[in-house]
Amino acid sequence: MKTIKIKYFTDKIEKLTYIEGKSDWIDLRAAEDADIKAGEFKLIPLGVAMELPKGYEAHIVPRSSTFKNFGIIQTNHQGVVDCSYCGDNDQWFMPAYALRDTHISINDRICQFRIMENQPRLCFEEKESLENEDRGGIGSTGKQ
Ligand SMILES: O=c1ccn([C@H]2C[C@H](O)[C@@H](COP(=O)(O)OP(=O)(O)OP(=O)(O)O)O2)c(=O)[nH]1
Repeated sequence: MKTIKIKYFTDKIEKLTYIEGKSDWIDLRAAEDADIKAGEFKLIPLGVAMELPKGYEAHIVPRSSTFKNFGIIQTNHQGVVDCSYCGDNDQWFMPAYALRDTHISINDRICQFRIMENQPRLCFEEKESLENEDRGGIGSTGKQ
């Protein structure tokens, strides 16, 4: 079990909870009401800042129902929250683009997150040839 220090920016959203036995992703809630017109972009505050465990980052993605319910897509497709994003004002946001006029109410569950261990440190070794067979290009699997 890992403990995460969390700061809430409003008492109008429910506290984050881990729903036992369903999924290990944790839903995040809009921290303010938002009216977004079709074609508009908005950073929607999620009302929380956290100190992630050392060596971990968080990944934020939309819920499967987010587009159906609110007509928004997450413009970065997957948000990455770095461990260093842990100051008192480092509030989490969802960057959202509306495909229709929409209303999001404070406390609506609009996205979800999980934490992941950081990858090992990488270095790059430049080569003229990788000395492997080509795989055949994107979309070539199963084709003659
Ligand atoms: O969906 C997201 C993505 C990022 N963040 C926060 C946490 C993250 O640590 C910080 C910076 O994100 P990122 O590194 O992806 O953005 P950048 O455009 O490279 O900005 P920076 O120069 O701050 O690194 O913004 C969010 O709240 N939501």
